[in-house]
Amino acid sequence: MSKNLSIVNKDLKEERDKINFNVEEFTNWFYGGAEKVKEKKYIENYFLSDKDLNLELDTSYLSYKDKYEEAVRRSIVVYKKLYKLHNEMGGTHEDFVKIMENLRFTMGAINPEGNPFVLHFSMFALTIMNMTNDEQKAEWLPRIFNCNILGTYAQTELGHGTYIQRLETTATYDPKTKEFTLNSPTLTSYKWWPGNLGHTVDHAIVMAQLYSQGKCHGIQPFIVQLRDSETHKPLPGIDIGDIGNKVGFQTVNNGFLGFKNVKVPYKNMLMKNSKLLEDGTFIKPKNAKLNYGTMVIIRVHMIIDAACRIAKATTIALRYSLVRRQSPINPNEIEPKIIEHITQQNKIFPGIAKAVVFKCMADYLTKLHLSITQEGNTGNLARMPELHALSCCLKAVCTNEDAKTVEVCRLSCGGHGFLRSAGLDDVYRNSTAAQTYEGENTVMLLQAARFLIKSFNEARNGGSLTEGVKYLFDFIGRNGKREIFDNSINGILRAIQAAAAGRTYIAWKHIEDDKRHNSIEVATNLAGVHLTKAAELHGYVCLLQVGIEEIEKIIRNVSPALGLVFKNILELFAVDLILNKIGDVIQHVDISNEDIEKLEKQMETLFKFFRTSAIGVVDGFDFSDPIIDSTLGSYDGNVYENLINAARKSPLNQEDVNRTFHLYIKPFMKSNL
Ligand SMILES: CCCCCCCCCCCCCCCCCCCC(=O)SCCNC(=O)CCNC(=O)[C@H](O)C(C)(C)COP(=O)(O)OP(=O)(O)OC[C@H]1O[C@@H](n2cnc3c(N)ncnc32)[C@H](O)[C@@H]1OP(=O)(O)O
Ligand SMILES: Cc1cc2nc3c(=O)[nH]c(=O)nc-3n(C[C@H](O)[C@H](O)[C@H](O)COP(=O)(O)OP(=O)(O)OC[C@H]3O[C@@H](n4cnc5c(N)ncnc54)[C@H](O)[C@@H]3O)c2cc1C
Repeated sequence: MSKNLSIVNKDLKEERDKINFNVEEFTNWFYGGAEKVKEKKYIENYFLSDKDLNLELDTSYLSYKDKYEEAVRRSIVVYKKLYKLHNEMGGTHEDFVKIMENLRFTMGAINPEGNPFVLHFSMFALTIMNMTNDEQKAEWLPRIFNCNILGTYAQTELGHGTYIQRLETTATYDPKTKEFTLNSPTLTSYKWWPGNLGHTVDHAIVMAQLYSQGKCHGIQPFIVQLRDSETHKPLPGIDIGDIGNKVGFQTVNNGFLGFKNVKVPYKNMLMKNSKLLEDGTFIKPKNAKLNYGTMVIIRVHMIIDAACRIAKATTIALRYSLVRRQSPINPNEIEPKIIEHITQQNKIFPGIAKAVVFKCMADYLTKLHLSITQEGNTGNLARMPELHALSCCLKAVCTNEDAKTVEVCRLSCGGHGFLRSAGLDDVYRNSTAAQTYEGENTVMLLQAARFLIKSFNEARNGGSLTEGVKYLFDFIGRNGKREIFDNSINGILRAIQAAAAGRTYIAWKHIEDDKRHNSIEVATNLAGVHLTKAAELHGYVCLLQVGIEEIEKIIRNVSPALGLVFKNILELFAVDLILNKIGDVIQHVDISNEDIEKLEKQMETLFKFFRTSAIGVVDGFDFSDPIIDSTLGSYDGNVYENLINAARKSPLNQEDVNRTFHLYIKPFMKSNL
């Protein structure tokens, strides 16, 4: 790919010349301030400029095994540098987190098919940080931070990923030896999926059913050593390996794991929440779901990941659409940039708006998570269900939108979008993986719906509601009357709220009706489709509500020119949303055909305004060329040169005649059949 930034494609240059706001100001907002942007650029360059990484090698052409080995090699180059940089920066925990957060995105360019150590630096470390008592922290954290041990989070089994209460791995405590014995009693109890487990790590947090004093006390986390520290051979009783080729994540080294009478010392059960006394007495935690805490943290983190994948995909799609010319709109005119086709704008512009609104949501949710965690640390767990419902809901809505948007971006690049060098396939594979991991999205929506139905019952009984679901009161207050539509941002919000509340009511009524003949559980299952729709609509309510609040604040703090761009983005998001959800809206809102036509016209006007800002916004996402890693989306826009250069690197093009010609093709052609 061309790296010469000075020779920018003239069509792209022309677009940039027309930008009427300060792109840097947008970048500063996106990354949380000028200082953070500086830091990001420094860290990115610090790692990506390292020749030892050998980023020239296109790993997509390697075999499965070679890809894994190269990913391990590159990761070690990175982690060695990480510790060097960490020392240079001062060596505090905050410095470490700062580097890790920036590395998350840089790592995508280094190991495009996934990081074979990601679980060590995320779920493994976070679980030990958050679920251990003080002695355990002192014992394990230094070893984890120094990478003397490497770990993963082993929860999912062959038979169960969603319904974790039914995990089958057992940990049976013997007070005489002060040990647990871990067993995988069935094939379906084998751990299956944990990232980095196959051949990379030597430790794991293992979620297992705790048996003590003859009773089962539910799933609890244990730190278990899996491989010998010197030889890396599996320890006695451990059956471990890689689960094989997947749709994506090829270098994450997802693994399987079985236990046969594996002994684990007493001190290795994580004891911050549940406790087991040495005599085997079990002490329940304040809330049994505290052991699910790491999943909640990661779901919160996944919102910014979704925003960034959309930002990357739309950057590629838009830059390409500004240099690709095809199909005259007026027969006698020159072929326009394909972005001039309004359908192309419809494919890309709403995606850009989603990246911005998801970023607002990620910031909001991160703050909420922090404040609810702080409350939790003082023993107040009252808001845990709210955080759980919200993080499940948004994890599902944002990753579903993410996968859809990335695919639309690929389609918007026509044939070239199907090339690996376009850079959209790994983004898509990561998006679609995120729809499943950390809680399958339908299941996540159903969790959020439980909260909605509870809140609906609370509202009907005149109880109190958390801020985010107060709109249910408005629905109940209307007493069956429809919300009257008004075409303003807040009018759109009220319409989506009415649709969400209306769908919640339909689901609630469905359950109430079915309850007469069925158990509540069966009735809830039968209402499942309505419940997921209600939760999805609730997710959009949250996104729009937070989008409005955050963007109003942003507009007060940025230059008027950038403020107008944010206003445009918010309206784009809102109008696109209501038009896409019009079926749900019509059911519960008094909205006329004229109103809908007005919204459609409004969308066209919004496109017109956004047409000049769009390139500034995607440039403002500030993905450098090595991070964007796309023939279609590089900053210089020299798409055709990039494409031919990438094609020439195909292993098949390294010789004029492939040996299969002499081996098979020629004899076949000469055989006269
Ligand atoms: C060194 C430090 C550096 C820091 C840097 C940080 C960087 C972060 C990087 C992030 C990068 C991310 C990359 C990571 C890659 C990850 C790879 C993927 C990993 C995985 O997939 S791990 C496995 C994930 N598995 C799941 O998500 C399983 C899904 N299932 C569930 O969560 C539960 O089973 C489910 C569905 C919630 C049901 O649980 P169950 O116990 O059966 O519950 P019930 O149905 O009986 O009851 C529901 C009831 O419980 C409440 N509830 C449930 N969960 C919670 C919770 N977490 N908190 C609070 N309350 C909860 C729920 O509200 C219901 O309440 P009711 O009142 O309605 O009864
Ligand atoms: C790329 C990737 C990485 C992963 N990394 C890890 C890891 O590091 N550690 C780890 O422990 N796990 C990991 N997992 C496992 C992951 O968390 C689970 O696959 C996920 O939680 C879904 O569970 P499942 O596979 O059991 O799906 P299932 O629950 O079997 O889902 C199958 C279908 O059943 C439906 N379904 C299931 N239950 C319900 C319900 N209650 N109501 C309605 N429908 C339902 C689902 O909606 C879905 O359509 C990873 C998975 C992937 C794909």
